[in-house]
Amino acid sequence: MTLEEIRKEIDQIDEALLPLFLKRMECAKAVAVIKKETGQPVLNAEREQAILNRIGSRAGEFGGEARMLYANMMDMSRSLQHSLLGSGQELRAAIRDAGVKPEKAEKIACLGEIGSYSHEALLQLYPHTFPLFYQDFGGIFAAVESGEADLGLLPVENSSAGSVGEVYDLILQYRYSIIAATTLLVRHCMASAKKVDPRSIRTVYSHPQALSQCSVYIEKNDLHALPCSSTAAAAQMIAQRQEAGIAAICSEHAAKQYKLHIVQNDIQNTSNNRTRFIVISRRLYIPDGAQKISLCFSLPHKTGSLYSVLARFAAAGLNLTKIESRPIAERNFEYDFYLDFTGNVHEERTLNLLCALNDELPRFSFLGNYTENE
Ligand SMILES: O=C(O)C(=O)C[C@]1(C(=O)O)C=C[C@@H](O)C=C1
Repeated sequence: MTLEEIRKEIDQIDEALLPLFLKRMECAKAVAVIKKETGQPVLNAEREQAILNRIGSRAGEFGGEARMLYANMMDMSRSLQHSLLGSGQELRAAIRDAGVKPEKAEKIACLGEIGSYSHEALLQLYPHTFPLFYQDFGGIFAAVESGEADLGLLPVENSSAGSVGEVYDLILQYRYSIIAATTLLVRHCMASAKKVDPRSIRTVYSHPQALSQCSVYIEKNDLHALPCSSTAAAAQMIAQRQEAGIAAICSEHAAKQYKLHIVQNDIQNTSNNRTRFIVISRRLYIPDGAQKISLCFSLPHKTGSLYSVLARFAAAGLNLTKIESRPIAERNFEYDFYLDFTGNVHEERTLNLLCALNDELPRFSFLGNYTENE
């Protein structure tokens, strides 16, 4: 057979498959009516397993592929049934009743001290707010929990260092709502107490993350690098000591705050050094024009279970922007998944998908739908 002839045959097969697929979806619709009348859940895992086993064993060398195809079809029929049955009433109500923004956002918890990058991100989002500073991420969540802070701001990811695992663990533990996000361009400078030639600096102090983000400059200039609890703490210490030959690696903002002189600007290894921050709240708020959705869930230890969830996003035309997996401490190699994707929950298809996943997946939480300053 020539290529054209084979393709012609493929077209004929596809034509023949389509009405059968549509007929199968109609059956799924009909089942939904019965499930509604009899109060049965959408998912019938036993029935699905029986179908997959039968198909898999009959498909010979393509057993795996056939199982995948049928598993996909059953995902689609479940999605259809969930939207017909209006699954996830509680989640629908929570989304419907969410406010647009907090009535009170006066005290916001963040990491470090005045002049820290978190402080800078906070000012970017809430210029007229009162920052409450904490020395660790757990303290920020605890402050939001106790009501000491109205909201909390946390770094979640850096373009060169990657995700902040500890923050994701806390997000999964507390499951507070995410109500905003922003990205800060992180530019480090070398700042000293007096205006000096950069070549006179022999020792630099900073947070280990900042030191590693400036490793090329440090090595090239043969500098002695010493760690500090934060970039702002380094700036404060340099201002207090007023010594020659030492400098802080910090933000321009921190240098100004502690009245230091910038001896060298932009010393980070990459010009595109960005950190992403989120804002957490105990209550759910969904601002107008929200374009980012976050959620988390865990998955049974089963072949293809993550694939099957991701296929549902693809079928709904949704674009995933982040996926993170974190081990569940009390279980052996079982994972919680955290997902970000572009979308708005007031879009019917998106809401239907969230409600379907809410019904089907263990430990599912919708975390929020918010705007993101890039
Ligand atoms: O048999 C059912 O209960 C159906 O809803 C149909 C179907 C399928 O597509 O085959 C869909 C969802 C269930 O989890 C099991 C099977």
